[in-house]
Amino acid sequence: MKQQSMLEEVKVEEAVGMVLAHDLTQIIPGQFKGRLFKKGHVIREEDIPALLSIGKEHIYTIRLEAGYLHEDEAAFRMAKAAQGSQVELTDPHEGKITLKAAIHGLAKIDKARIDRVNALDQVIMSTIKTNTVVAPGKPLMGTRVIPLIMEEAKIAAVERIAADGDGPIVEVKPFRKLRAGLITTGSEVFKGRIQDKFGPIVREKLAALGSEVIEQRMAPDDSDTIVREIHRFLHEDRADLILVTGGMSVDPDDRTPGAIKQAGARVVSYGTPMLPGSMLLIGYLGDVPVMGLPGCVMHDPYTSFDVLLPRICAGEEITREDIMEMGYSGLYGC
Ligand SMILES: Nc1nc2c(c(=O)[nH]1)N[C@H]1C(S)=C(S)[C@@H](COP(=O)(O)OP(=O)(O)OC[C@H]3O[C@@H](n4cnc5c(N)ncnc54)[C@H](O)[C@@H]3O)O[C@H]1N2
Ligand code: MOO
Repeated sequence: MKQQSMLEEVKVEEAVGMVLAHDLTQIIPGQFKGRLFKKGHVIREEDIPALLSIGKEHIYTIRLEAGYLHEDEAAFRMAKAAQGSQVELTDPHEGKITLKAAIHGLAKIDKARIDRVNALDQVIMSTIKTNTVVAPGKPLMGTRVIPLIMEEAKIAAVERIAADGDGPIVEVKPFRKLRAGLITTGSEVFKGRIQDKFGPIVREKLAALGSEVIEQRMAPDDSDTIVREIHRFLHEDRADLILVTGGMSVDPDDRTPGAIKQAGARVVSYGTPMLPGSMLLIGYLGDVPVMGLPGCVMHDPYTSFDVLLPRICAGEEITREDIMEMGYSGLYGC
């Protein structure tokens, strides 16, 4: 097998661009004792005076043979291969680069390709979960190689995997500003027996993603009224999203799922394998999403609505498969 590198004694003036083979310590009596340069450091022109000042006229370096990369360069090539839109890279540090969100948006991370890269051994892509809402600066992925000197062939393999898919491995999708129509059902709210608690919460959740509730309309537990309000939001207000709250379970007065179907929606799923939020309905009227929101959205901080809303705001269409996949790791409470 070809030797990956060799230890070489070189004059410091000739060491620029070479890789330091071990840590170098500086001692200034009474003031400082510690590492001046770390093993693996690539020596720069400006390091020469500092090296000479600690009495080093010669140092051991590792010469990179053709076909081998320093850990920083290897990590950089991996990070570049994974980087999609609205993703920024940090500088390499100890062979690690972090990919960070450039905007507030929805992180999209391709698990299948991440798994293929991590199966290569000695190269690492460590990520957060796909479909996470991220703020600017939020770390999305760390890339690192394990040895100080890395075979280039392995990094080329990472690059081939990264190119073998639809779109990048990591990107952040921006949120669109959706105009949502909100219909609150429940005769107890409609008749003023209790005060509405759904409106403020739904408004807040939409606002947090840059969207808005254009109007909230109250409806009694009456299918025809709910259908009429859905059609008004769809045809008159041209809402981008229609949300119907309450009446989602099994009581005789729970009219919402029936009314959404009666309005002509193609129901993707009534019932979501996540707790809380299992009674949520999602469907489409043309390309306008319509959702039935169960009572728990009012009082539980994280439900199936919080999983699906960011994806809808990022312009994604929710499929039956998306719903199915929410069950695994979807148990939060209830
Ligand atoms: N036998 C079953 N019972 C329940 C089931 C089930 O599968 N089988 N599912 C439970 C789950 S999970 C949830 S979540 C709730 C779903 O509730 P609904 O969406 O049907 O909500 P409502 O019955 O309309 O109301 C529940 C509760 O909340 C009050 N409410 C409703 N809207 C408002 C509002 N806008 N402001 C303030 N308060 C509101 C309402 O008065 C009720 O007290 O069902 C479980 N049960
Ligand atoms: O839908 Mo309940 O929607 O699981 O708390």
